[in-house]
Amino acid sequence: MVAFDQVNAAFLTWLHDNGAKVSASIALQDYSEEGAGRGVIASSDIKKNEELFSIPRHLLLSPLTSELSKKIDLSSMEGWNPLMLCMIYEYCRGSDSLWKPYFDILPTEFSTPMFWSEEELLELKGTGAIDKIGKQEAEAAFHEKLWPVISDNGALFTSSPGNNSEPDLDPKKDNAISTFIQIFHRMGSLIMAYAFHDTAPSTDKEEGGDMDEEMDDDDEDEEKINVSMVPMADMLNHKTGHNNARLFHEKECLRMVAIANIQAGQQIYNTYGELCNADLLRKYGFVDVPNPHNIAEISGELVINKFTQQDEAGKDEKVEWLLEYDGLEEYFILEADGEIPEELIGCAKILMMPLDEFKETVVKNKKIPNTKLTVEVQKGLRELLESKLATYPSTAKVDLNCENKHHVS
Ligand SMILES: C[S@@+](CC[C@H](N)C(=O)[O-])C[C@H]1O[C@@H](n2cnc3c(N)ncnc32)[C@H](O)[C@@H]1O
Repeated sequence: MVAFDQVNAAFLTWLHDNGAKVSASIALQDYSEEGAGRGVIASSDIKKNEELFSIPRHLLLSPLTSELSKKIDLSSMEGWNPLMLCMIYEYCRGSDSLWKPYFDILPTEFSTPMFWSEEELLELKGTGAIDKIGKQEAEAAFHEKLWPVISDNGALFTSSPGNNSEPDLDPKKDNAISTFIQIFHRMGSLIMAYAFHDTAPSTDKEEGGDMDEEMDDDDEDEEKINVSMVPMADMLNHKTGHNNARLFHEKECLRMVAIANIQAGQQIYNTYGELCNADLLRKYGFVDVPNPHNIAEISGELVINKFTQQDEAGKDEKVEWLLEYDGLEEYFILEADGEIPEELIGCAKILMMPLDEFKETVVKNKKIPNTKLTVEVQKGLRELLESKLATYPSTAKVDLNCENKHHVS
């Protein structure tokens, strides 16, 4: 607890000393008992539109502010790579880095599936999260794009004695690569769960304020948007439907403002976007229950297998046609309202159709059949959903009971 308070105090002093303004009506709070780490609480009543804090742009950690950009040309690097290198560089500098008190408040461990054991990952069977973890792809990118830069510029990524960083960081040492991969995973997890899309300073524009609503590697839009770490703004947790603060990206600073009256003692939440639990888990390592944005993903492959298992005739022809006419998705999405998507009905109808009829009607008319549910299609879709359900190792009811028991104990 002492360490927790000390780190908070050092971080808040650092913010203050570097020109940030933090309202006296908010405080950092320990929500670790709820499994949510740090968060921000209203320490007295806050009115809608009140400013909670403002962070001057020079405190954002990004390739625009890190000294590394002056030492290495990062301009040709893509996606998160420039920010990743800047974070690794600043981290290696320890107390020589402006951002040392900020690194001290950021977590070193994460609960995202990226760090789960094989056995734990079995719990995700059936969900869309399991195919999207991307650990191997991330490590391949590290070896191909980042490690060559780090090892070619070893002196920049070497900790000096007494600078209070992790000891002995030196890319030239034996086995250094495994240490740097760990640092890479830590920085990648921080970017994934903490970074913001910052709009260009000159636009003085309010950006939905969301912590990175679709913060995916391939999302970054040329120069206009910078992926940036925003100290303090990233201390706010998320709870679906309880968002009461919003980040405004202004020319000189980023300002967090209350978008509702907030009573003393209430938690202050930013929104990370309208995310289903699979995405919340994959990016942030937690789920929301209930979550109206939840979805079930039915893979196109499952649909094809289900509807062609009795009669394979024309399977390839139909699949080819469906692909050409956008009738087959990689995943069909079922939302929380339980409506069957029209695309899925159309696809099922075609796959169930006798080959002659398919050629006579669909191919001839170049049209997906109407999406009215017939009894036969309804039955087929029901069986499809049952086979999808069978891919989950447990039901939501069982999971929720486990969770409740866990809270009680
Ligand atoms: C932007 S940070 C928020 C600050 C963070 N709680 C901390 O201690 O540094 C995002 C991380 O906070 C945690 N988090 C946010 N909202 C949460 C919630 N409703 N339940 C559990 N964890 C949450 C998750 O670990 C997530 O990856």
